[in-house]
Amino acid sequence: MFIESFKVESPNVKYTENEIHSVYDYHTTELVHESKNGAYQWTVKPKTVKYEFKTDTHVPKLGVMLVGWGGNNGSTLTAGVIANREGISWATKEKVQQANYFGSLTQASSIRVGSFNGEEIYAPFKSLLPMVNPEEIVFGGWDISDMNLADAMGRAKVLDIDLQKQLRPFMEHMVPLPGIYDPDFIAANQGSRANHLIKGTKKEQLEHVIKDIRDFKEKNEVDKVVVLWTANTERYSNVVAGLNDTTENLMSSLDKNEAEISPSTLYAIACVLENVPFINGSPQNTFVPGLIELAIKRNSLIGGDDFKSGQTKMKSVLVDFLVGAGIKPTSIVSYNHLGNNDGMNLSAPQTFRSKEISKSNVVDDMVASNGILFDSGEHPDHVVVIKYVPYVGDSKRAMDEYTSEIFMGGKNTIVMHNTCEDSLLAAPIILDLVLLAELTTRIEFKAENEGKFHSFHPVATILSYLSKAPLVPPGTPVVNALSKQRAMLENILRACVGLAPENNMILEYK
Ligand SMILES: NC(=O)c1ccc[n+]([C@@H]2O[C@H](COP(=O)([O-])OP(=O)(O)OC[C@H]3O[C@@H](n4cnc5c(N)ncnc54)[C@H](O)[C@@H]3O)[C@@H](O)[C@H]2O)c1
Ligand SMILES: O=P([O-])([O-])O[C@@H]1[C@@H](O)[C@H](O)[C@@H](O)[C@H](O)[C@@H]1O
Repeated sequence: MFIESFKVESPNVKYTENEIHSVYDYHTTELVHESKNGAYQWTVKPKTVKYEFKTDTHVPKLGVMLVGWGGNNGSTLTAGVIANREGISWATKEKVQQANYFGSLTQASSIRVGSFNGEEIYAPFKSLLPMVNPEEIVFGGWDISDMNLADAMGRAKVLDIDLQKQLRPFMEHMVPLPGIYDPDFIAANQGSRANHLIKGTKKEQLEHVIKDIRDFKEKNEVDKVVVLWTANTERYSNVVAGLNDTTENLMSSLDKNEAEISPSTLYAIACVLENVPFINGSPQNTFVPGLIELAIKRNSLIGGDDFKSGQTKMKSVLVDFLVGAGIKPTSIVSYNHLGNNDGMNLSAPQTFRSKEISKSNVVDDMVASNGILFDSGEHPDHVVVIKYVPYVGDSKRAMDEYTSEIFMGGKNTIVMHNTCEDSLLAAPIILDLVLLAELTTRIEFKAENEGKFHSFHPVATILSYLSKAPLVPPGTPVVNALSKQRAMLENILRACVGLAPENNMILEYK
C-alpha cells in the first residue's frame, strides 16, 4: 500500500516549529587486529554510538544556477520543471503525455515505512524530510552560447515538438549569463558556439561570477543558491605542487593568471568563496586539492563528479549483483555512441580521457569487497569506448558485454543494449542533486562524544548515489555500488526522523 505522508511518533523525535530533532542509536562495529597465542586474529566488536540530528524545517526559496544552462541537460531540466509546474500535457504519436518527474529519486521513488495488517506500507522518498518543491525553484545560469532557453531546447532535440511549442513562451525570455570560456580545456569543435563570454583575467572572471551570483540572488529574491556544472566535460587539470596543490598556491596562481586553472575550477572557487554549494556533473577534476582545502576551510559544500545516469548506473548494479552472488566478472566492455553536443565534445581525446576515468573506476569497490573471487590488486578487464555518431543525437546507445567465471570453470556472458536518452535520464538526476544538496545544508548533527552540533563534511559524500565518481573527503572509502549508495542516503534521512535503517529483515513475518 502507498501512503502520501506520515509523522513519526517516538520519544526520540521532537517536531518543533522550526526543526525536527531526533536522537538516534547508530549501530556499528569496532575491529581489533591483535596477536593472540602467537597468531593474529580479527575481533569484531558491535558498538552503539548515540547521535542527535537537527533538521531546519524552513524550506528556502531556492535559486539554481546551472553552468551550461543552454545545453541539452540544462534546457531539458528547465523545460521539464516548467511543464510539471504548468501541468502541461502534449500529444505524442502514442497518447497524450502528462509531465512527470520519472527518474528522480526524490520526486518519483518511495521508501518503506513498515507493515500494516500484513501489507507493506510505502511513502514518497521526499516525505522523509521537508524539501524544496522543484516548481518553486528559480533557474538561471551561464553559457558560452548566447542562445535563449527556448531555442536551446529546440537545438537539443530532446523533447516532443508539441511540448516544445507550449513551453516556448515560458522559456524564450530566459537567456544565460555569459560564461568563462577557455578553448584549452574543451574540444576545439566547441569554438563555434562560444559567442557569449566573460572577458578578462582569470581573477576578473572569478569576480564576475561572484557578482553574477549576488545579482541573481538579489534580483530573484531567493534565500539560497545552488550552482551545478552541467557544461562541457573539460580535460583534466594538471595538479602541480606550487600551482593548485594547496589553497594558498591556488589563490596565488589565480593572482598570476595561471593558464592551468580551468573554467570549472574558477566557477567552483567563486561558489566556495560565496558559501554557495557547487556540484560537478562532469568527470573532470574541477576539485583540485587546493580547492578541496578551501571548501573544507570555509565549510562550503562541494560534490560530484559526473552524473551517474545510464550505462555506468547499470554497471554499478550489475557488478554489485555478480560479485554479491559470488560470480567473478572477468571482462567488462562498455561501448556507447551518441550524437549530441556532449558526444561531439567527447570526441576529442583529452576530454574523452576525463570521461574514461570516471566510467572505469566504478567497479573498484565491488571488486575489492570479495577476496574469494579476486586476489589483491586483481581486476576485471575493463574497456570504455565512446563514439560520436551525429544521427542518433541525444539518444545514446550503450552496448555492454559482461563475461564472468561461474561454477567449475564455467563462463557466463551478459550482453546488454541500453538506449539511454541522455538528457531525459540526466535532468532528474540534476534535480535530485540540487534538492539534496540544499537539504543537507539544513541538517546538523553530533555524536555523544562531540560537544556541539555541526554540518556534514563539506565534501558531500551523501550525493554519491547520483555520481559516477563520488567525491569523498581525503581518506574516506569510495562506494560505487548503487544499492549501498541509495541505502546510505535513505538511512541517513531516516535517522533524521528517528527511523531505523531499512534492513529488510521483516522479522515480524519470519
Ligand atoms: N546523461 C547525460 O547527459 C550525462 C551524464 C553524465 C555526465 N554528463 C555531463 O553533463 C555535461 C552536460 O551534458 P549535455 O548533454 O547537457 O552537454 P551540452 O554540450 O548539450 O551542454 C553543455 C553546455 O555547456 C556550455 N558550456 C561549455 N563550457 C562552458 C563554460 N565554461 N561555461 C558555461 N557554459 C559552458 C555549452 O555551450 C553547452 O551549452 C557534460 O559534461 C556531460 O559529460 C551528462
Ligand atoms: O552515465 P553514463 O551513461 O555511464 O555515461 C554517459 C556516457 O556514456 C556518454 O557517452 C556521455 O555522453 C554522457 O555524458 C554520460 O557520461
